[in-house]
Amino acid sequence: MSNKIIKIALLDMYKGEPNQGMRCIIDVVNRFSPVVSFEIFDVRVKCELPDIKEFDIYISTGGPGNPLIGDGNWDVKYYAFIDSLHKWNTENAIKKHVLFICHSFQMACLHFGLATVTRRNDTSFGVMTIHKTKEGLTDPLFEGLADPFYGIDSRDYQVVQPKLSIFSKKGAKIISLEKIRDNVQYERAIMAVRFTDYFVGTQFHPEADPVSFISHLRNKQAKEKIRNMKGKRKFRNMLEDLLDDDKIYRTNETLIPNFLRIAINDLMKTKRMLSN
Ligand SMILES: NC(=O)CC[C@H](N)C(=O)O
Repeated sequence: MSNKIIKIALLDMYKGEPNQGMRCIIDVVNRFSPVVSFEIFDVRVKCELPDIKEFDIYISTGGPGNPLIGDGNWDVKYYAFIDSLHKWNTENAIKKHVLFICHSFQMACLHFGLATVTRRNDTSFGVMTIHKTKEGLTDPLFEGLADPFYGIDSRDYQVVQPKLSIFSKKGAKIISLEKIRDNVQYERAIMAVRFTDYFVGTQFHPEADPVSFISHLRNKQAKEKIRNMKGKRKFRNMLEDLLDDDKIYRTNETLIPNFLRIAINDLMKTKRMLSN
């Protein structure tokens, strides 16, 4: 076991399926390697979860399938674990910081009773514009990102119909929304939530980098599916978006690094205070 000061647990929710998420998250986390170490927990296949006392920061990944359904084993343990992290933060000075991505974000919204999760009419996949809400404009998670900013989306489900009274009761905030869609019959889905000062989540993939996206499209079937869905012109525009410095590169360089920097600063400050 490494004795670096800050320990990160990566909660792998990919169910053993091939994905780009893990490599990208590890790549971002490694940028902080002088001060952090990490360990991976396979939640959905091996039902692994960390010892809460051992880790300071938790990144819970995206994953396949319906977020409303688990197997009655890993999902029950996962939710109980989220509850214990939440409880820990109400009782202890040194806080646990959690980032929920995509599948985990949907599960967290459900678990905290903040909104409904429904299946979309079609898959959302590609470079999307993400709009900050008023609360999002000042949220430190998005510092350094424009409004709108860009994110990689890859999902069949959506978080909608926020229960605003529960948001205000819990002090949670919607910090970003989907773009306004051409077809007004669709409501805008929630793209990020600040659950508490220490728990935050995004529907999109802030870890994604252009290489991961292109690797995904090397699979002929995946490429054809997306091209047919979007049409040739939109598909080409999306590939061009990938090359812009201020789109996916910017989000990759900004959002998770913000989350980690905020968490690390907070942890170092409290740990120092308590050791004095
Ligand atoms: N990339 C993801 O984590 C996808 C989340 C979820 N399985 C969905 O399809 O909406």
